[in-house]
Amino acid sequence: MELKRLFTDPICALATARGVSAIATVRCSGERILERLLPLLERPDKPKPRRIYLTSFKAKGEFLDEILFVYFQAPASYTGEEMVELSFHGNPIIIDRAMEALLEAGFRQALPGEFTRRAVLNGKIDLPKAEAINAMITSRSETALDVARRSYVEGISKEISIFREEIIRLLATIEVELNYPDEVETDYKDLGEKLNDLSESISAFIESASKGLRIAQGIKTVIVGETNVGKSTLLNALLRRDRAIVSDIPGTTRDTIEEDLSINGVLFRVIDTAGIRASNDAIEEMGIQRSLKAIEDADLLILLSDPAGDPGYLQKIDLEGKRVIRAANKSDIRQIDGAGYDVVISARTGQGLASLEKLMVEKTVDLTSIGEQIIVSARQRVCLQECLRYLHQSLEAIEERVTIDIVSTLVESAAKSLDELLGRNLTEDLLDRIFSDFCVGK
Ligand SMILES: Nc1nc2c(c(=O)[nH]1)N(C=O)[C@@H](CNc1ccc(C(=O)N[C@@H](CCC(=O)O)C(=O)O)cc1)CN2
Ligand SMILES: Nc1nc2c(ncn2[C@@H]2O[C@H](COP(=O)(O)OP(=O)(O)OP(=O)(O)O)[C@@H](O)[C@H]2O)c(=O)[nH]1
Repeated sequence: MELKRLFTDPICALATARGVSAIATVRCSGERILERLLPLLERPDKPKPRRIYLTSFKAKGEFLDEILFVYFQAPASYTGEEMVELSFHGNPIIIDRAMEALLEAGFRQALPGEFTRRAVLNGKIDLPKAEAINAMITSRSETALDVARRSYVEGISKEISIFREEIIRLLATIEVELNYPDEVETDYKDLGEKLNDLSESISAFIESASKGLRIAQGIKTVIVGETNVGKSTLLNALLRRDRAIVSDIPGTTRDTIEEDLSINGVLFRVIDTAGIRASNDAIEEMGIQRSLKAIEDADLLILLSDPAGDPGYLQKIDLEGKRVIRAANKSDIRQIDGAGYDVVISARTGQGLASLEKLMVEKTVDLTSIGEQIIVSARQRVCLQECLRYLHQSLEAIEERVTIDIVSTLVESAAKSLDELLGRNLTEDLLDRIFSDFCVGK
């Protein structure tokens, strides 16, 4: 395989976070790397695989650090290549010198995700598993980590492969017709039914699996309201720090501000919007347009009002099918009649904030309960949606009695979308796109 030969040169990278730490581990991988490394070490001459050795690491022929050293013999390693791990004392200056010595010994700095990329190319793990590994590392909440861990342990490849096989089976029947047009009469009705069933299964899979993606990205929670009702103050209160500018000048927030907030292990992506009102200011108007867009995309809206104010504009927002929490603010300065509100708060004093957080979790439980299926990357969802689109197109083609060769091409494209998801037919371009998101050293 051409791709494989391109990627066997010696690479190295710091695998632990950069900074002062107890220990810092550098990983190396590639063909015959041991012979490059041994001259840098005091001992041993012939390390046994997967043993930990205490030894010295030399840079420019001089003692640099006392380290632990592990050798993995190919193909029994994470990447499937010969690998070595060197654990130094966690000082970035030591790591810089060590890396310099490794570069002199013929290694190059690994690209982001390059170790995992090699693991995929060497057949150690498949592409969805590589994405699950990255999701495990980057999960920003407990539930997101649960989703990632499930996809890591159970994987989605099996389920996707079953869909793919069904498509291939359909394709086979179509091809019989293509090859023997005179002998076989295509049963369009049967083909249509099968395609329809398959589309429905895939559609249901996308629906339920998309939950995982939403959990990972955070529940989009948009704070909406008139100017000056205290939206930015509420964002700061939820985050427990001063993120957004608060002032008594209406129209202070000009653009949407997004921050992560974890409540009971659930990740919310909280978005503070520009207050909505009629405005003559072009920039404020752009902010208001962004607010409206954020509202459209929201999973949850917190409609914040100051009961002393005029809720006029809020009434213009289309709340059809939206999860909404109506919150009345500024309870510290006036008596608020709770009727018509889900919660009464003071963003300034924090009064009622815990009830609001509880409501946020309750209103979105249906989004955060993890279903049977799992999915970890937007890429995977795009592939599934593409597959579905081709299946729908082939159904239309059948209804319009288009020639069978066109149906065949469409069904084949549906299968190819799943191949892309599974990482069969890997291209360098696809690998570049996926692994550029990874950490260096992973
Ligand atoms: N020090 C260290 N910790 C680590 C890793 C690592 O590479 N080094 N990992 C990685 O990032 C994770 C563990 N995952 C790993 C997965 C496979 C292999 C490995 O050597 N696989 C071989 C042997 C399998 C076996 O003995 O059962 C193989 O697949 O052939 C190593 C680590 C998390 N912690
Ligand atoms: N007393 C009291 N004042 C508050 C409370 N929340 C916000 N305020 C004040 O109300 C004013 C407006 O607050 P902001 O948080 O900037 O309001 P906003 O809704 O983000 O305003 P715009 O950016 O103009 O849309 C500021 O003077 C805040 O200090 C509250 O709970 N109690």
